[in-house]
Amino acid sequence: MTDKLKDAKIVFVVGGPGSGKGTQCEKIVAKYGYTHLSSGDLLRAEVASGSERGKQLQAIMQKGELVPLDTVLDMIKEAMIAKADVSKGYLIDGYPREVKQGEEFEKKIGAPALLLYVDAKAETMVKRLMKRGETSGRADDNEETIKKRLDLYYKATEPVIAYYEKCSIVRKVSRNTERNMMLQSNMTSVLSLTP
Ligand SMILES: Nc1nc2c(ncn2[C@@H]2O[C@H](COP(=O)(O)OP(=O)(O)OP(=O)(O)O)[C@@H](O)[C@H]2O)c(=O)[nH]1
Ligand SMILES: O=c1ccn([C@@H]2O[C@H](COP(=O)(O)OP(=O)(O)O)[C@@H](O)[C@H]2O)c(=O)[nH]1
Ligand SMILES: [Mg+2]
Repeated sequence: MTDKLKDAKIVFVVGGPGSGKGTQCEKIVAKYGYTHLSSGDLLRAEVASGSERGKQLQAIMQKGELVPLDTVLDMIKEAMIAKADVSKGYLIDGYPREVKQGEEFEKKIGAPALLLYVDAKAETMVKRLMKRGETSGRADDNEETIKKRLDLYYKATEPVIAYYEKCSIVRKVSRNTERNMMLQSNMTSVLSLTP
């Protein structure tokens, strides 16, 4: 446990590729001033830096596989500490990807107060990612890698939701329709809930 992060309010944001995790996080930041940390964005920043480690990460991400657990956890922890003095709480977007990642996070940083589950149908996710791929420049927004990311999501990440349901901290936001009402009401109850 890190002292600086001892009382940090942590919200895990979990959902399939393209479910809208990043989009929902932006809304929460605008409304509640939480610090948004996307594990995928942190990894992409490392790739963009051109470092040796970045090159290794790029190869893994291009295939839609998971990078080593310690790498991403260290990056998240570092980014959290950098914001510790100004942060009201953290949205950890795209993490944990598997139950083991959640366990390690709890050991090294702390327990989440909530898990926000961004739910969307596979068909919706694929459609959105293919569209995003037209302009995103992301090496993994292509048909083949999207399929792998989806498979891995259902196999490794969905069990994370069941795992945290046991301690009743899961709140679901459905992104299968264009209605925003669900988001608003869910979000208010989610973020006003004390740990
Ligand atoms: N129509 C529609 N599109 C959305 C919605 N939410 C997100 N999108 C779009 O779907 C795409 C994926 O959204 P992101 O917020 O990037 O999804 P993500 O879950 O962060 O995806 P990854 O970064 O791949 O993990 C983007 O192009 C968004 O603009 C929504 O509620 N409705
Ligand atoms: O904790 C993480 C987060 C991301 N990734 C890698 O980064 C990619 C993109 O992740 P992001 O969350 O940006 O997108 P998603 O796959 O959810 O669409 C994934 O496919 C993985 O290769 C990873 O290995 N561990
Ligand atoms: Mg994202």
